[in-house]
Amino acid sequence: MIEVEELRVNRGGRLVLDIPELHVSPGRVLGILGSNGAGKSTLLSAMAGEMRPGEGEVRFGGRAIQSWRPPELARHRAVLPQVSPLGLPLSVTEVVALGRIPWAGIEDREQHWDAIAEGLAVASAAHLARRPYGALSGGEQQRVQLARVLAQLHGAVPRETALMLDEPTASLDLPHQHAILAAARCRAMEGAAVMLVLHDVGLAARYCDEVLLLAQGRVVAHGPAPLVLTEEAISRAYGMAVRRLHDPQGREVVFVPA
Ligand SMILES: Nc1ncnc2c1ncn2[C@@H]1O[C@H](COP(=O)(O)OP(=O)(O)OP(=O)(O)O)[C@@H](O)[C@H]1O
Repeated sequence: MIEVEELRVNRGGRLVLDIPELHVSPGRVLGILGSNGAGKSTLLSAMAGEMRPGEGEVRFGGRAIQSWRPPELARHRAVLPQVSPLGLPLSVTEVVALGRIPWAGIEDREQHWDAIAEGLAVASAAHLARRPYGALSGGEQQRVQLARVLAQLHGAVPRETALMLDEPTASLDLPHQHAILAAARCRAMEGAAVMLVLHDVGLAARYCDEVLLLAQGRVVAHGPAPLVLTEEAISRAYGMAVRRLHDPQGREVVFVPA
């Protein structure tokens, strides 16, 4: 679905990302983890085709991502940015409807409203539909942005889509963190390639099939989540000695300072 080769990104005259190779397959959830400034958002942006890297290539669905026409790309991959500033006095429904702009002229009225209703329901935001977006709390706004992103992919063939979420749980309470990540996993079960930038290592252990661990723009470890989320790799990536605690089944994992 998405392939990255020899990707290098320079920002402010500095190499901030150097990824020799990365593949994200349909139906898989990739967690991208690492310390502040490690290059996680830059990688997501490059994989989304939002920026042209200095060197290397990103292929989406077998084609160079830069060769996709923007509306066509937007019907296949949706991105939740880390911050979603909105300077317009829109209602929640209007914000979610922004996700349907790439479908203008293709969808009928029923599909349009189905997509919005489904996005709002999955993001637990249906009860907010008539509220002004600007009057919502940070976590409520985050869920509405998620609804917009989910609505954007409604109607696409799941195996041809990618869902890219940059810190989707950042302002969410505990139940909503799990609800949103479970929804992302559901999309993967339907066939989508899912990428999650996360800071919570425990959530990554629970919801991601694979983890890419970055430090200073370089790969510290990449592979199946249980193999990557080790004390040694986490300590190296974050520059802090940690100890791994887990439940008897080894499913729930938490890292604490050693
Ligand atoms: N426009 C820019 N000009 C110069 N440097 C930049 C620019 N944008 C990002 N950078 C630098 O690129 C590096 C990677 O940034 P990026 O936002 O990808 O990090 P991140 O891993 O997502 O961090 P965080 O966890 O804090 O969100 C950082 O060192 C950042 O300062």
